[in-house]
Amino acid sequence: MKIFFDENMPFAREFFSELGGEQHQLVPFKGRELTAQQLIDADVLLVRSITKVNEALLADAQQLKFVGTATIGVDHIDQKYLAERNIKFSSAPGCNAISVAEFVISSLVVLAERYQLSLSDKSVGIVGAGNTGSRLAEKLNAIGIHYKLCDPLLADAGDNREFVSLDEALACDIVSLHVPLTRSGEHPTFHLLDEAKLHAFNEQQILINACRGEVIDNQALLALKQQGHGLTLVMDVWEGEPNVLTELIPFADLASAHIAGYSLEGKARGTQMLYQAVCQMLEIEGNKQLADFLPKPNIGSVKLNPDRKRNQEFDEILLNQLVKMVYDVRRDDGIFRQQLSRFGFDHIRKNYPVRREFSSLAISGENSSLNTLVQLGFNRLADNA
Ligand SMILES: NC(=O)C1=CN([C@@H]2O[C@H](COP(=O)(O)OP(=O)(O)OC[C@H]3O[C@@H](n4cnc5c(N)ncnc54)[C@H](O)[C@@H]3O)[C@@H](O)[C@H]2O)C=CC1
Ligand SMILES: O=C(O)C(=O)[C@H](O)COP(=O)(O)O
Repeated sequence: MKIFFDENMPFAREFFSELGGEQHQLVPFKGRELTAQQLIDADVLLVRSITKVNEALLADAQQLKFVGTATIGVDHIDQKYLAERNIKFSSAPGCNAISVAEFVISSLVVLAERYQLSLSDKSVGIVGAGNTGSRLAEKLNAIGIHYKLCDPLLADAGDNREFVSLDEALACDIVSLHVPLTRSGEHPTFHLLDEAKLHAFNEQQILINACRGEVIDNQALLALKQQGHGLTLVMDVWEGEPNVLTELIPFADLASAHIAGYSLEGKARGTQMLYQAVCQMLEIEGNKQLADFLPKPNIGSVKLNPDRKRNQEFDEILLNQLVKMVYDVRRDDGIFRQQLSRFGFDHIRKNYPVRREFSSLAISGENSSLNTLVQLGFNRLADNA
């Protein structure tokens, strides 16, 4: 088989070079440069979000049996066309949900420190309560931050969690967007935050977009900020990537190059999920595990000292220290501001430094915050380790 894979897909060679005892030809490609001509003899195509998979790309790929995207979002795939051609399709739902949730937690920790906010008295409106929204809700719950969920589709489908209207979610102190990009249906998300919705934000609110740039009307957001509105912005995704509205960047408190989902674990899980899907298509057993390939983190474990006061409230300073030890979002903000004009959006993403998830750090010690930190996602160091 000839397997084409995006060069920005970690562990693709480890997972795909040998399947069911057979060697396969692996062809890496650059996500934005793939042509229909290259795919003439492709059997399997594995993409990331920057490759538009449609009739124009696949018309000549007559032996193509499988298309996979190692991403959560599927707005770059013409699934109807794939179904018409009887080409199997698989995405990687949930692969980087923890990574996105940890991006949001790191952003909140950094903003709390920068503006001397106490997170425990803030409310978070989570718009979109699927994989990423739910992981974020779990983490907020762990550290005692109140949240409200807005997801009319899940509410209609009978999900028994409590849901609020979009306006109620948008009225929370912090608003975090976790919807797919959709342009049709009953609840389209293209420009969900349009000029009117943006004007309804007050000066103290924080708005986080780590889903798709087009969910916010970026021109309207720029106009609002140019009028001097104090809304605090965390922008990981931008309308029209890779060509972002650069005038908006100085108005963002934290700005990054669509990397919220780029933990090593998150990206690698995407590859692993496609490996499982290809094995299923070939009716062979997929027994390679991610744990076989993931490297050890730089810092493996930390021992917490006993806290001075017993039964105190959850320690926000300790949270700040541990979260930033594993992932400090200011690193990505710095890279974005320094490198965007020199190297471009895609270069930053392609050369993303290794980032690990909270679970890569094992913690121990007689500290009253230990259980909360474990619920947040840190690993508990086994007693005999
Ligand atoms: N910045 C990044 O690196 C990443 C961005 N994403 C983006 O985040 C999106 C969400 O990811 P997941 O949570 O994993 O997807 P998901 O499909 O598990 O959940 C999305 C949820 O949004 C809900 N939804 C759809 N339209 C809505 C609307 N108008 N209002 C409120 N809720 C609505 C859906 O019912 C669904 O429950 C992805 O589609 C992708 O575009 C995902 C991963 C990484
Ligand atoms: O999974 C998604 O959806 C995302 O937004 C990914 O983080 C996109 O990463 P790339 O496929 O653009 O590398």
